[in-house]
Parts: sequence; C-alpha cells; structure tokens
Amino acid sequence: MCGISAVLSLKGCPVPPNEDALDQLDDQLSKSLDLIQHRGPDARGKWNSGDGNVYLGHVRLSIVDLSSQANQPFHNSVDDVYAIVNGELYDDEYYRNLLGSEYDFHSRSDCEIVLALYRHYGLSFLSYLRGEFALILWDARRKVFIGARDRYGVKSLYYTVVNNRLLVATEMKCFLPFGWKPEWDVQSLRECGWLFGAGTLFKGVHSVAPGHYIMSRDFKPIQDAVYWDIEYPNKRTPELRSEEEMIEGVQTRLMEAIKVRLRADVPLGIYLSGGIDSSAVAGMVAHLVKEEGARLGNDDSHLLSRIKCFTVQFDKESGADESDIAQRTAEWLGADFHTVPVTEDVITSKFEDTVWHSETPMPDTNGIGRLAMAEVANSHGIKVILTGEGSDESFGGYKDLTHEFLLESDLSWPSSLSGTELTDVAQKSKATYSLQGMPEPGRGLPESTRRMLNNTSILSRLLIIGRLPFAEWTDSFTATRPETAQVERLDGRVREAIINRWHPLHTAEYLWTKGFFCNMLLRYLGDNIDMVHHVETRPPFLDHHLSEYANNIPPSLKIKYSSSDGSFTEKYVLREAVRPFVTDEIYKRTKKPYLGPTKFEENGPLHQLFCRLTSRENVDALGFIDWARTQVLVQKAFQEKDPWAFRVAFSVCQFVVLSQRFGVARAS
Ligand SMILES: Nc1ncnc2c1ncn2[C@@H]1O[C@H](COP(=O)(O)OP(=O)(O)OP(=O)(O)O)[C@@H](O)[C@H]1O
Ligand SMILES: NC(=O)CC[C@H](N)C(=O)O
Repeated sequence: MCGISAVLSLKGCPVPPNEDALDQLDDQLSKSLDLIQHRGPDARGKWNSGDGNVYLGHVRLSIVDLSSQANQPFHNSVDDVYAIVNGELYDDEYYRNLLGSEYDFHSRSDCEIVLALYRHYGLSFLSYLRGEFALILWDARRKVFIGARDRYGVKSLYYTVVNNRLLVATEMKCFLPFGWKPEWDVQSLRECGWLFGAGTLFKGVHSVAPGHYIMSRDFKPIQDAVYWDIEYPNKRTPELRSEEEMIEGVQTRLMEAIKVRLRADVPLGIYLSGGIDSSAVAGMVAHLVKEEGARLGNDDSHLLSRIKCFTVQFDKESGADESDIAQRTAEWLGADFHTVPVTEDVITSKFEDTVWHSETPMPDTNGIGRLAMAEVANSHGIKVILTGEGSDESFGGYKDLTHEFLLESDLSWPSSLSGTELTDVAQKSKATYSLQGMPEPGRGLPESTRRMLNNTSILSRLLIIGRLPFAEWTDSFTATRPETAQVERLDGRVREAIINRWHPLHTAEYLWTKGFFCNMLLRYLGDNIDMVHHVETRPPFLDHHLSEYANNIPPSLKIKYSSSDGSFTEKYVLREAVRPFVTDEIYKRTKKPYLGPTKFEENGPLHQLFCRLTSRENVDALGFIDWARTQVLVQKAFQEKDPWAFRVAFSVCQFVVLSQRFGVARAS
C-alpha cells in the first residue's frame, strides 16, 4: 500500500499568501510524508493549489504498473480533478474498457479509475470501487474535497483540524509536523470510543469510519456520510435456497475474490496459519495456478513451488504455535514454506516499533509476530501477500458467537433449533470468552442498554479490552457505561435493525466487525504493520461481493449444531465450500484464534522491558493510569503467569511507548 497526507485550509483562516508560509506548508507536508516513507519507498508525489488552500502528498509502493506514469497524485486536466489513492482497486480493467472513450487514462494503474469513475458517476463513484483503499479527491473547479475509506477499513484514514486546517492522512503521526499537539482523550479511553467508534486515543482526531466518506464543499467544515454498510436479512424471512446452493455460491465468490487479488506486477505470497481461512486461500491459489493457469503476481511459471507461504512460529511450549499444521498444509499443496521464529527476544526487540507503527495498543504479542513476518516476506522479495482475515466476521467463526446464536431460534431455516430445545442447548453450551482469565463481561449493564443490544453480549466482551488500571480521577468520565455510549453512537437505523430485524448472531457479527475488527485487528495485525516492511496485504474474505453473500446465509448454517453429539461447527458453509482445497486435518479443525504467548520468565528480557516502561515516571507521565495498580499487574503477569494481568500490563506499556514517541501531554 501507499501512504497519503493532505491538507485543506478551512475558511476563516486563509493562509497568508506569502512565499514563506507556502514554503512552510510544503515543508510540513514533506516531513509528514517522511514519517510514512516506509509505506511508499518507490516514489513520492506532491501537489498544491498554489494559494495555500490544498496540499496533497503521496508515497508509493508500486504494485500495478510500475512505471512513473502511475505515480500519484493523478490529475484529470479536463475537469481539473486530483486524486491520491492508497490501496488496490479490482475490476479496474473492466472500467478502463467501459470508460476509455470518455476519460483519457495516463497509466495502467488500478487507482486511476477513481478519476474516470468520478467523472462518470459523480459522488456515486464510491459504490463502484471494489477493493481495499483510502483516498482523497479534490475537485478544484467545484471546490469539493472528499476523503473516503474502504468498506471494512482495511486501509486507515484519520483526520483532525489544526490551526483551521483539515489534515487527513493514513497514519495519525503524519499530523505531527503540522503542529498537532497530541492529548489523550480520556473520555474516549474510558468509554472505549477508540475501540469501537470513529474516535481515537487522541482528542480531536477521528478515523473516517469504514464505508464512510468525509466531504467539504467550498472550504466549509467537513460532513461525514455513509456510502455502504453491512446488511443482514430479516430474521423472519424463510430462506429459499438449498444448503448446496449456498455452499456453491460461497465457493464461486471466494475463488473469484482470490483470483482478482492475484493480479500484481510484483511477487506475491501468502500468510499461512494452521486455520481454515488462510489454508483455504492457499488451496484456492494453488488451484488457480495449477488448473486455471493463473499468474501469481508477476510470476507466470504456474509452478506450485513458487507459492511462498510464511508462518509465525511461536515457542512450541507456549500452546500458541500453529507452524507444524501450516507446514503440513504447505507440503500437501507443494508450496514453498517459510517459518518466522518469534522468540521472547524478537518480541522484546520489536515491541515498541509495533505499537508506534500500528498506533493501536492491543494486548497481545501477535502483532509483533506479524511485524516479524513482514520483514521476512520482504527479504524474499515479496510485495503482495494474501491473508485470511475477515472470514470469521461474516461466516460465524468466533467461539463467542455461539452464545449469540443460541439467544433466538433461527426462523429463516426450517430445521434449526426451536423453543425449549434451544433453551436446553443454550444452558448446556459453555460459550465462554476465548481469552483465558478475562473478567466477566456485561455485569450491571442498564436494562435499556441490554434491550438496545437485544441481549447480545459481544460488545461487553470486546470492551473488556479497554479496561485499564485507570487513575481514580478518571472515574468522573464513567457516568455512562461504555456499552451504552457505543450503542448510542450507532446509526438509529442500525439500532432499529438490531431490535426488530436481525438475528442476534448477525447483530454480534455487526458489532464485532465495526469495532474490534476494524479498529484493532486490522490495525495491529494488518496494513500499518505489514507496510513497515513494504508488504501490501490483501484479504479476499473482505471482498464485498463475497461478504454480502455470506451475510445472507442463515445463522443455523453459519454455526451448525449437531444434536447427535451436542457439538457446534463454526463457519459450516465456508468449511464445506473450501473442503476440496484443504487437507482433512484443516477441514476438521476447530478455530483457534491467532494469539501470541502470554507467559514469560521473571527477569527475562520482556519482564525487564515491562519494568523499564512502567517506571513510576513513565506511568505518571500518562496521567490517566494508576502506577501502583500497574505494578501489581506486572508482578502477577510474570510471577504468577496470570494471562489477563499480562495483557493489561502489556497495554499499559504500549501506552507508555505511544506517549513517548508521539510526545503526548500528560492527561489531567
Ligand atoms: N501463525 C500465523 N502465521 C502466519 N499467518 C498467520 C498466523 N496466524 C494468522 N495468520 C494470518 O492472519 C489471518 C487471520 O487469522 P485467523 O486466525 O483469523 O484465520 P486463520 O488462522 O486462517 O483461520 P481460523 O479462523 O480458522 O483460525 C490468517 O488467515 C493468516 O493469513
Ligand atoms: N501501494 C499501493 O497502495 C498501491 C497503489 C497502486 N495500486 C499502485 O500500484 O501503485
């Protein structure tokens, strides 16, 4: 992926029209791009309107059309429209043919279709974009500024206002050279707005939410709007398709989503785990290469041994390692397999960089594994990687979802559990949260909030991640329960769907996808980390043609209950759809989330790092964390090997790193 940084002067504070001021802005833009230079080592492009009102900056990791013609910003000189795009747009050849007579393409870049589509469809161009992207478009004639982000938030896009200038960029650190003075948003921290909504850790900084765009006309303050949202069927409408039809429907769409993502003018590989999602991706890639003669990025040898798979290898004793299974999958496929050992030393040495780049404190060592993997992929010359994220979100993959599935009968599917049967099974099922040692979620939740959530508890479960050893004074921000604050933030139409139309399983999928998934998983285990080593990751499961289809599958076929042995099969339809492309071991394996180890020796390198980072001075400099409580957590983490204490202490250390690297003022 690339990186973008842009400035729009908002009316009321025009930039003094002198050369020095213009030069200063240009210099600030360069420094802003320097901070994300790793995202675009191949080219840098800047443009400004000459009057200090608009500045666009782009750093490029060349993927499609490696020539300088495809460098950005793009410009449509006929209409005087500019665009900078980070990401990959599929179906570009189709639009190139369709619109070639009315738009003069300058390159073969997939991203240039943004200008052609804008010319043809106006603001509705966003609905025609398929892929992972964040973009900025400036229509100079109409003085319209647009910032938009892909449907699931694979790519990030943040904005803030500093000195009456709107700053929009791929990463928040890009705002620093423009004089942004970061301050913790304690309310957002206490209400978990940074975890769930478009708020961030920092006051006044927002993300453009997935499927949203921001727009300013005539330099006025921006408006935020939705162009796409996740939708589910009415839970009372009977499903008329057969199980076989849906299995085939998923197979066809997944294969196509993978096929379009093989297109690149650079080498391409796969992040392979021991789970079914990435194994299915690898299996389908092998099928496309071998049986359909597909090119693997720029490699048209059609050799399976050219499919490079990378797997994180944690300490085998930790229980977190899946590399043996991944190796068996790779051998079965005949693919080229590489393990990436992630030892305590690796975790310790990459800890600080991982949180600085992801800008996301997430309590797990897994993101560090992801960073190490990108480094190895890069050393093998790989620039594009296919991954398996996004399958659990629409196919019912998480263990916790069983609880939500059992809240109501599935009226859309005739042979599903009903009435007393359901209550019985629900009581027997021990749908516990997958993170060991986690506190009980949702206790004391107001009844009205429970009703707004239609009794689903996924939000409470995920918001536990935001529970830190907060300093006592921050309790003044707790008048509203985080769950209440977050459900109130949803669009009223979504709340209506939750109480009237969606099955609780689908409500839970929605809340998960809009919160933890885009704000944490896709950041700490995604683009911002992968790009540190110039690796662009593409998740085919987030192709909206596939996910829209998956969202319409009845809950009882996502999580299938077997009355003979009382078991649940998660991702049932997907499992059947990919069966021909995976080993039997993978087909039968239940989901194990990608989580890193949490138990480390006392006085080892990681413990020493934690002790250094959680010094009284460092924790007090945060202002919102209690030092004494933090010490207890660090002790419990390393002496008692308490996994939950480890996770919370881990988060505090991440906040300390962010406070130091961003220069965040002490909260008070
Ligand atoms: N140990 C690992 N090594 C390499 N890549 C991994 C590893 N764990 C996860 N990934 C990457 O992250 C993606 C998301 O992980 P996730 O656990 O959701 O999926 P999965 O492991 O493929 O399948 P499942 O959901 O059945 O476990 C994977 O599909 C894979 O691309
Ligand atoms: N890295 C990117 O975001 C790639 C942008 C565009 N697809 C290119 O190939 O240049």
